[in-house]
Amino acid sequence: MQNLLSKIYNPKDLRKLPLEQLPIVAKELRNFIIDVVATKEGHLGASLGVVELTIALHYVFNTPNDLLIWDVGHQAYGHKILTERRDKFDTNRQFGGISGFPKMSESEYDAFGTGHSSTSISAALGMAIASKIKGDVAKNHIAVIGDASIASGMAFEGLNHAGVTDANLLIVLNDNAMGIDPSVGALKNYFTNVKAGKAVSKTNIIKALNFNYSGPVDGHDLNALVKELERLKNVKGPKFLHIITTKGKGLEQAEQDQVKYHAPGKFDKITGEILPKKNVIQPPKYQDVFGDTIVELARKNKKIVGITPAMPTGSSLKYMIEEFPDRAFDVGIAEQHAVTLAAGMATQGLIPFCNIYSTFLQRAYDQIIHDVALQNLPVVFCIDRAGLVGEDGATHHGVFDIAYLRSIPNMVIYAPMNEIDLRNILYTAQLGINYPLAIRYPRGRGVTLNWKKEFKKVEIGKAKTLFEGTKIAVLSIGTIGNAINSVIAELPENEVGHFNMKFIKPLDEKQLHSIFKKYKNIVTIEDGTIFGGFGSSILEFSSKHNYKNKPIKQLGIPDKFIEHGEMNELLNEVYLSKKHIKSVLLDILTE
Ligand SMILES: Cc1ncc(C[n+]2csc(CCOP(=O)(O)OP(=O)(O)O)c2C)c(N)n1
Ligand SMILES: CC(=O)[C@@H](O)[C@H](O)COP(=O)(O)O
Ligand SMILES: [Mg+2]
Repeated sequence: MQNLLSKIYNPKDLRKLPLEQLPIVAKELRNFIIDVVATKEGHLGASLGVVELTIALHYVFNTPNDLLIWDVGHQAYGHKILTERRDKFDTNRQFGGISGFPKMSESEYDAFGTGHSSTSISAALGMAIASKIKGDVAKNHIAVIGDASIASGMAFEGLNHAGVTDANLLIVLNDNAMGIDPSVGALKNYFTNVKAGKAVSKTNIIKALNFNYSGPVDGHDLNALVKELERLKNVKGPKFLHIITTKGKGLEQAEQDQVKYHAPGKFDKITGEILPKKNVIQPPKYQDVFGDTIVELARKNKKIVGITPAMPTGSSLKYMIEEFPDRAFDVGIAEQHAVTLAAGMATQGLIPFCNIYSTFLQRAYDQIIHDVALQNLPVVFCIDRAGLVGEDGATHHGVFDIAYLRSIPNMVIYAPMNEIDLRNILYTAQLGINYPLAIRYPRGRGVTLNWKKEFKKVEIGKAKTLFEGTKIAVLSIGTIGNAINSVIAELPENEVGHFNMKFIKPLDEKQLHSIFKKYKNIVTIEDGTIFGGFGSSILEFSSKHNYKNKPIKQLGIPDKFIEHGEMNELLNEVYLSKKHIKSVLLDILTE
């Protein structure tokens, strides 16, 4: 065992090694990633697939002076380990530890922060143009982008611009024919044909866009990669290198089951087997309540269609795709398209359930306003991963959706408190609505074992009194209401009332008037941003109706980006833990 990796603090050390030793570094780097991710969890398959590319890029280019951008960034573990973070890598994604994604504030080697896909080409082009303006003509600018991410509109906007510049830009397409799930779409078919060498020389899309195209190159062949990158380093203008890799390379199970090993959780580093979870019956994941219920409803209602932008497994829309392949669509990483596609379907009388993670829906904001809400189209937005999401951190927390949706006219916004609420609102949506409806629910599991009850229609805009009290009215929305219930159970009896407002918009004004007339103190609690969120809507209500001397205390996500960590650590950090909620309520009771 040579143990070369331990001698590499940063790429300067790597560059001192002879080319023949790089495969040894690759082996050690791969083992290092497997060792740590096996116990600390995280994104595995993507990083294993780019081990050789990572080494070759840092070997050939003069990072950090040359600027290297990792699209999405979930494949950058090898990059982090080779760039001064090997000793910290066991803190990856943990509270207070390094981020699971590249982050400018973390390292000078992270030229641009990523997490959401398809930004790398625009960012690298921006840097390349800046270098030209500054007269730094020798600087290289490299974007590494996956085959699923390059199919996104934003990546194409970057290609379209780059092709008419003389920017010193290298785009490396890491083609493994996979996103999280298998890649989809005509572009995927095109790349498959390129790889098979089928009649593409005359019609190469990338060449047609004015790039100096090379490839496909075996992305696990270090000699070939280094040779080609050395050549491209001396080619001026926009360049495009197409490499072929295997997601999960080097761990048999990860190569075989690439979807599961995208982010497998804990696994045995020797056998590669995913460690079994405790054998206890648990409530379902909210994503599965959605996935299961939409299939149940679609069996009876032929107007239902489902849409996911590249998250069929994560959203559980895959159940509908499996049973109704003609009515459920994975459209690739294309949130904007997904929303306007849903709008188009809605104009023709279909009932589209457009399932997008809260954080990724941010990308389709104009489509929500301009294509859906302005035309008052009945699109059902199923907004998964709403609220804090844990270890993915600041790029992925779904904490803005309440604030960014609440200001849009026509929009109805609902947050189920449990699985049964989620089922019932999905049922209600397909009975027929004449407005856009947003349903937001969190990552992870619910609270109910016996959740497949008979459907009940939800009354739009109606809150639910969970229990009355005498001194404080707690107004909550969504699943955080369950934690609040258990906190109130520990407080003096009958003093704190709890109202599950259910609808962020429209508010149940009748219920609010009766609450404001009865209670002296109001506390709002939500898992979204305090600024512009649900609590703000209660303040607006209070101000509009001139309720005086009613202190309203708002609990929610403060005005800062929340980093990564376990959910309980993050809830503590934002003062939304049960302990903190209890102390806020006790303080008011003892005032
Ligand atoms: C805008 C956006 N939508 C969805 C995602 C979720 N997501 C993360 S990785 C990924 C697949 C990326 O595939 P590819 O670019 O081919 O990289 P690979 O994992 O194959 O290396 C998806 C859909 C995201 N990060 N950003
Ligand atoms: C990198 C990325 O964006 C996804 O892999 C994301 O981490 C998935 O999140 P979930 O684990 O919540 O599905
Ligand atoms: Mg891919």
